[in-house]
Amino acid sequence: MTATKPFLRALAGETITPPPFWLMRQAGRYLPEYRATRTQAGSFLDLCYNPELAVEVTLQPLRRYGFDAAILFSDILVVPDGLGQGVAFKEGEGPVLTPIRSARDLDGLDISGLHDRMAPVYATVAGLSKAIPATTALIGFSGAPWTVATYMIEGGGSKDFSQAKKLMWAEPETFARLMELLIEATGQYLIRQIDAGAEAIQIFDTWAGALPETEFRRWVIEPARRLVERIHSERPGVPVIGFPRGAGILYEAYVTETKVDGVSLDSSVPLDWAARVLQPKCTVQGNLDPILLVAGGDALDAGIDRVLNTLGKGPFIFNLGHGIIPPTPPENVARLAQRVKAFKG
Ligand SMILES: Cc1c2[nH]c(c1CCC(=O)O)Cc1[nH]c(c(CCC(=O)O)c1C)Cc1[nH]c(c(CCC(=O)O)c1C)Cc1[nH]c(c(C)c1CCC(=O)O)C2
Repeated sequence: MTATKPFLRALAGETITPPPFWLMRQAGRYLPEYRATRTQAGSFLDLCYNPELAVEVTLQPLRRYGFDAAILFSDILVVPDGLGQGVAFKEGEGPVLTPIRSARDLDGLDISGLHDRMAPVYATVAGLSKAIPATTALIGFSGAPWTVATYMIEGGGSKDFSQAKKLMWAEPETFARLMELLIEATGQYLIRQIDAGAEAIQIFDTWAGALPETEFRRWVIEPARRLVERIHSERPGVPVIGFPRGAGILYEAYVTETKVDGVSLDSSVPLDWAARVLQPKCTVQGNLDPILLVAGGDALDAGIDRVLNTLGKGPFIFNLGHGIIPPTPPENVARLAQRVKAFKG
């Protein structure tokens, strides 16, 4: 079937003016209605596993800003939770996990309970596919194996990924076993999201830029290539967007070798280079600095225009270079929405 939703048409390679747009972390704490629903849900994970409330928070930013895509409300760390690693989100601290540091720790993880634990996530996708407007596309997502592995090994966020890298280099067999488990679990999880109604997939490799080239090729590009290949062969027609944040010039190899349909650019990627080198190979998405949405005013307008004018001449989806942060004034997001929709090419 030929895509009719602007977001899906852009991912199929069409140039659309004005471009479709959505924003990473479009649902979240910058919205008062999100904070209210979040309080009602209890913990953040309770919200992720409550289909009715997860559908509601997914829809909240669509009502305000008319985005062309809805992204499933969940988190990349539900996968380790579903594999049996304890995951908690502590207020003001972020995620806390029982670290995986050895082959024995890894023995405690198990894929067999994954889909039962993820059932509410699939129910959220199914609910959303009925609830979103007819021209809005539904994005399912996961973390990429490397990024999810960093949280699993470190036991939470990290500045230098020293534990994850130490395991990768000092215990390569254990690390490879963890990555294989994540590649398989992530593949199954994404296929289930598609079967529940997700029309496109985004794979978030937030910490891709922390790896040297050799390891980037092996643990960022290769797992993404396998996931894209699996989705394309098992569920043909469902496009995949990759987000190898911080990849620098390796963005080019990532695009060529993984065969992603779209690539999400972080804010450091030079726009002219992206237009010349990446855009002929696949649809590009991005890359406004999310802090411009906090700053607002003329700087915000100029930043939006630069992205539109440079990438808007080819297959393009407007987005940020990373997620919206909590101090963002909602009126600045409205200003962005208005400006993107007014773009005439
Ligand atoms: C690394 C990562 C995570 N989660 C995610 C990533 C990859 C993208 C990125 O780099 O931002 C992805 C993610 N997390 C969330 C979404 C929902 C969909 C959307 O984009 O609107 C998505 C796609 C909700 C969330 N995920 C989280 C929140 C805030 C939780 C709350 O309500 O208290 C939301 C709305 C929590 C989270 N989740 C994660 C961390 C480190 C934190 C704590 C930091 C923080 O609080 O912002 C892990």
